[in-house]
Amino acid sequence: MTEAIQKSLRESPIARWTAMFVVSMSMFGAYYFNYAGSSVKPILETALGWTSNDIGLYTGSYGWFNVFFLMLIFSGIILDKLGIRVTGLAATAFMVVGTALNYWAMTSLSSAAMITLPLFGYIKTQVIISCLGFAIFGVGSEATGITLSKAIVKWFKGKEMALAMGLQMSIARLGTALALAISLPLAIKFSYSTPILLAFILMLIGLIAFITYIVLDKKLDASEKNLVVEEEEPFRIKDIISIITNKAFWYIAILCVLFYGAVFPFLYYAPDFVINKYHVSSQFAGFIPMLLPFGTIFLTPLFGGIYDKKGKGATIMIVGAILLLIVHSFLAVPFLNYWLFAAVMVIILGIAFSLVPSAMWPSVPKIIPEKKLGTAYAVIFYIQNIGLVVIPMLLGVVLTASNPNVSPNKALIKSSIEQSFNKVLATNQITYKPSDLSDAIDKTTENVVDSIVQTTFYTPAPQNEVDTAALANNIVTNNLIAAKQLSLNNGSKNSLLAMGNAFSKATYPIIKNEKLNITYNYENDILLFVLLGLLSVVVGFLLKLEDKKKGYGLESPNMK
Ligand SMILES: C[C@H](NC(=O)[C@@H](N)CCCCN)C(=O)O
Repeated sequence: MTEAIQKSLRESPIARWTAMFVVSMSMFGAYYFNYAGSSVKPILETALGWTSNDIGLYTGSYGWFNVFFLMLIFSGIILDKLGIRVTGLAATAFMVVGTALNYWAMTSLSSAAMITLPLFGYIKTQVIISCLGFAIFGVGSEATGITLSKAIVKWFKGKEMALAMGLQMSIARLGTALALAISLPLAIKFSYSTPILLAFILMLIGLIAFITYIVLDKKLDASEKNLVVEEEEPFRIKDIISIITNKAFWYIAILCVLFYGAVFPFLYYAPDFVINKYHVSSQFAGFIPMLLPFGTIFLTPLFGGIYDKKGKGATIMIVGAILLLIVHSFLAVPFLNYWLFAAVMVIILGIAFSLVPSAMWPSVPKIIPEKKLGTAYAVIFYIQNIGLVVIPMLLGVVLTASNPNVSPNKALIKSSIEQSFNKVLATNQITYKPSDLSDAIDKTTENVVDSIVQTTFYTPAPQNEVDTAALANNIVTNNLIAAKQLSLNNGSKNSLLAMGNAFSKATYPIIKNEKLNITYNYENDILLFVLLGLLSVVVGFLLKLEDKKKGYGLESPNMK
């Protein structure tokens, strides 16, 4: 037998780095699509008449199947049972199908068609089908994420594992950066659907890249056929028990949800936060949070490389958590309100957001055996996904409760919408059921109020009653035009609601021009982030203690 046949393909740096690069391509597209939709929010509002509620529902639909139907957990079990190739192929195919469905819904379905569904009530067909597409994409995206982690462990164990995971995260975050940088310009220059079409093309590239990876993976297995490798028992369902009874595993899962919960939702609120607290103009508000993903592209592999060579995985996570705590604590100080300070804090947050992931994900294989890794990563992602649903909701509740005086004047808006409806119905001599009319007015009021709240994130100015009254007047005038354009000819509930939709759609440009100010005080939300940071530090120390007790080797280098 020749030397070449006896050597595992893992021993060839070219082979393993090629495998890492190829397999990461699918995550590039996934992270692009993850952020492309929310970046084109203003275009979806004006082109399709989606309300902020519609967009919120759409963004959140990413986790529907993963969280509520436990698809993420099933993906992890399938990964451990059927292996990287089958799971990765299915996962990348799910991303293609989900993105295609999303694109089709946005381009081929009428934005006026409505449907009544249990749980959702009366909703645009286009929105619900887009959500379905995005939820299918979400299943594929999270399953691809765990498959990639397991693939990297397979190729890089005992070698540059953290560097490889760091580079894989960098490639993924380049996708985020691409979405932040080009989605909106693309949508403005071509069409609202162009960024989604690009996402579809990237998904196809990801699928082809994964098929290429399968060839490499088969070659790796063939190269190890004649080697004496430690045979592991196959994965059994009861292995889940040994994962969830492992204390160190729970510390990592809890650190993950606390830490990511203090970063991703913060990024969502950051543009409005810097406008309100640091008096940054709305034009530039997006630039400060954008510093974060860009910084992580370079730093995550750098810290991963340090972990590989020097070890100190638990310490790296603790340092990252301490930086997170420091950043949020300084952001909470009321008198530190100069924009440059906010920019520096976001850069430091970027360092924290490179430190923790660079050590967290490569630490899991030190605690959990390889055959159970798919399930282990899936449970961690699952808990993280729940946190990413719950924490923003909590932040919204805290924000509303802390700012009781800044809500738009709902009563005034409702009465102007009532006037609009009545004028249109009387002018066109339309008969209707009073309860249908009142439902349609309530729903429209909700949509308009919500779009005011969301839109003012980007258009601050002094807020007062006069502004709201001016807005209300504009709503009446413009909505009459919008309603007439609909050529209403009956008073069915659906047509009343459709008229309401036209009303809320017509309000976006008005709200944008009115420059209403709803100045939010974010202090309590930032305190919530401080709490998450503090708990992250505590959990980091508990993990380090547990590692010392059980000897997992989190503080030892990964490279033998
Ligand atoms: C590696 C890690 N990935 C995750 O946390 C995934 N659950 C995907 C999250 C996607 C967020 N929009 C990471 O990105 O650090």
